[in-house]
Amino acid sequence: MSCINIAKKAAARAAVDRHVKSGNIIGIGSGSTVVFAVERLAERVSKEALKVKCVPTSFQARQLVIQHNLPLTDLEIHPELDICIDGADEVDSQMNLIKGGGGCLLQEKIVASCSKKLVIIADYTKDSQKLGDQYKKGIPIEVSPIAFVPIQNRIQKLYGGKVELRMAVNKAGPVITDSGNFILDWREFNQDINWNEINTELLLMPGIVDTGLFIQMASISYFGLADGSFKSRECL
Ligand SMILES: O=C(CO)[C@H](O)[C@H](O)COP(=O)(O)O
Repeated sequence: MSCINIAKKAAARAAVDRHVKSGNIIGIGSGSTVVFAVERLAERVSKEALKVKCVPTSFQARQLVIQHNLPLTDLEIHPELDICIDGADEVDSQMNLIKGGGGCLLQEKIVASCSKKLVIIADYTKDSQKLGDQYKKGIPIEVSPIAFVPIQNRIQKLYGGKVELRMAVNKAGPVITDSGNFILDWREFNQDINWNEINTELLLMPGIVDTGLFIQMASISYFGLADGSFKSRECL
């Protein structure tokens, strides 16, 4: 296993072992690190006869839950969750996050906002001082397809940087999210941005459905290290 995967697995196992209890309704995030969390959850459910129900945050998460024979539910049946376990593209010293590298930011943010606790699992490369220090692919912004050009122009004019439409691999055209929207990736922005203010301003622009900025939402982050150990950071 690569160092990165060893780290992802360590973070995922720590989160599942420390935070999941029988009876929990659990939000299942998206991405490659979450795969290790679902594997560990399935292991605990089978060994300890834990009773849990899972709310997926994406098509990928739903498939993972089904493949591991974990009980599936949704926000209609369980609008309040005990915990959500999810990955991140970057976590800053204040526990603000960039998410949406996998394009699932909207459903991830909805499920996280319904959870008493958002537990982040990530490898050591995601740990940063300031948002934008580590993750060079930019801030993902989910937009209504008809609005992508006006939004691109507006963000570049107001805040600078480059805003690009995320294109699909192996398909001629843009990435379409699980909710039928497009993703813009905003890069090369000024690093001294007040992310809370910018996020609020972006969310007021008609056409922006949500942003990959998760400001003060996470309760604790686990960062897996290359030797299989982990460190954690809690929200103060
Ligand atoms: O936000 C996400 C998907 O929208 C993922 O959680 C994020 O991209 C991290 O992914 P990975 O665990 O593969 O590094």
